[in-house]
Amino acid sequence: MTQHKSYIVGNWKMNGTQADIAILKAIADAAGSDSAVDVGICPPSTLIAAFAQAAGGIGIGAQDCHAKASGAHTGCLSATMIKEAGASFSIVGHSERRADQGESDADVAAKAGALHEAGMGAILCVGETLEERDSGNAIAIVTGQLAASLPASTSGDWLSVAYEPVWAIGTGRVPVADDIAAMHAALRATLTDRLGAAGAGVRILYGGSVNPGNAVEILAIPDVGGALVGGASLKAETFLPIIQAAPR
Ligand SMILES: O=C[C@H](O)COP(=O)(O)O
Repeated sequence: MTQHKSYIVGNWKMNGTQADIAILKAIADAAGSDSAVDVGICPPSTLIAAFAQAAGGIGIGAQDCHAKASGAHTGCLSATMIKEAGASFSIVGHSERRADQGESDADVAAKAGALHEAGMGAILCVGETLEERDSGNAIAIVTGQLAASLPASTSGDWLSVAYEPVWAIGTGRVPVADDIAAMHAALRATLTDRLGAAGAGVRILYGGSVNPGNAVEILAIPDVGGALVGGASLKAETFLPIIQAAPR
């Protein structure tokens, strides 16, 4: 496995207004020059441009993009549009979009491909529901989801994967370390199977109820290359300790 810097990314989901640029600035002041960790924040699209202006060393990303470059898709934004606004990457396939907007694995693959085409990074999310975990088939289900959500492109440097068990998101529940390690190992095998040597360089993040109290333990699990953080990324006082917990 190729070693990379840890990657800690905040997903603000549908939270944040112009007044919250002060939070980004506090995070950037404290962690923007931390050369040992890559830090990103994905604000709502309305804040991408303002956040990109104030980001310091923090990478600014979007939470989604459309697969097409332009056209009659009311309310949607293309990869080149979010790039022009200041995003250097985007989340795709978050379970909230898979559930709320009915996005399929094929939709996610097309969106990831559009980001790659636009010269941007992607954080591709996968994860099982509680029912799927309880069925005992979580690894087969999630690796299948990843295989079907990967675009045809074979280079890996633009891609990260986030393993987010749906039942761990916003619940305070986290899988035991052995289960996270087993899932990340299986996802790594899927990546190298599909991408060859490039698959070894893809960072696999964990997401789901990461907080200052559990970040050290989670980030020390084998092949956890970082974290995708929701609620705890909304305030500097909870996001900064997670950044500081990253192995270096
Ligand atoms: O994208 C982030 C995840 O959905 C995790 O959210 P959470 O940290 O609030 O559980």
